[in-house]
Amino acid sequence: MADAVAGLADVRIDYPGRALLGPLTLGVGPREIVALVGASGAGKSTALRLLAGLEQPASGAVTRPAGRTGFVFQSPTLMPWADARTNVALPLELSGVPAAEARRRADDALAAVGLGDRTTARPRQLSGGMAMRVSLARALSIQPDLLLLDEPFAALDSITRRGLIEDLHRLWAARSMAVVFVTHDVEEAAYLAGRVVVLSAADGHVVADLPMPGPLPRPADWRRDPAYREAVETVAEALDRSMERPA
Ligand SMILES: Nc1ncnc2c1ncn2[C@@H]1O[C@H](COP(=O)(O)OP(=O)(O)OP(=O)(O)O)[C@@H](O)[C@H]1O
Repeated sequence: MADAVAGLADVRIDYPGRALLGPLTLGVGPREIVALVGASGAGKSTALRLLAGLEQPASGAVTRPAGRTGFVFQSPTLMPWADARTNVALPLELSGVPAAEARRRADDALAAVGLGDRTTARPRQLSGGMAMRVSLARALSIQPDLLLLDEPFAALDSITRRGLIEDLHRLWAARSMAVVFVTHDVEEAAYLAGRVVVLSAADGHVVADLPMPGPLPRPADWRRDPAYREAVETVAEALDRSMERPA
């Protein structure tokens, strides 16, 4: 894990009333996009919280990025009373960025996610996809080295999801950041990521660590490419194996 931006080494988590999770070892290299998949309860969100420093392991070592970490949750978690610009700018201001600079960075981040003309819209005036774009802009506005996304598109329709994945690839390509993305969706994982890590349902250890073929961002028609279809099958098989309970 020498050149990893962030990582977990032999990490175990001891939640009350639950068998110990782990050991989990996961390194995230510079500019890597890693998808974490696994059954519900496998420990995917826990792995993100450990990488974000929001939780401490019972044992093992956590390497945090040298710079900032952005976090995008399943729900956009916007302040309903504030417009899109304020939703992005306020956390920056609270972290010490002067107000005018925070507004400028918020407008830049909103423009980068295609919402340059919606800066004064309130969350209730935005579609689900737009609200998620505001949430993405908020995470990107801090210029993270590591962007963590916990099933961010799960509540959206498939066309909106596909659009957001293309956006995420475009935003990633323009920046120097690593991405860790939690999803239940095998096709989404294989399309989005350069590497898919499958966690076991039983204790959250790594069942498979699979490099995904093809360039990132994906070329047009990649979803029909036999190499992609094969990668989806490989992830699906690993996910099936991840459900097996130890004898
Ligand atoms: N704060 C906590 N206290 C006790 N148990 C917890 C806590 N957080 C998570 N757990 C348990 O740890 C396990 C892993 O949870 P986690 O949320 O990381 O899984 P997940 O793979 O993200 O699941 P999902 O796909 O359903 O979001 C689950 O069994 C969960 O109930």
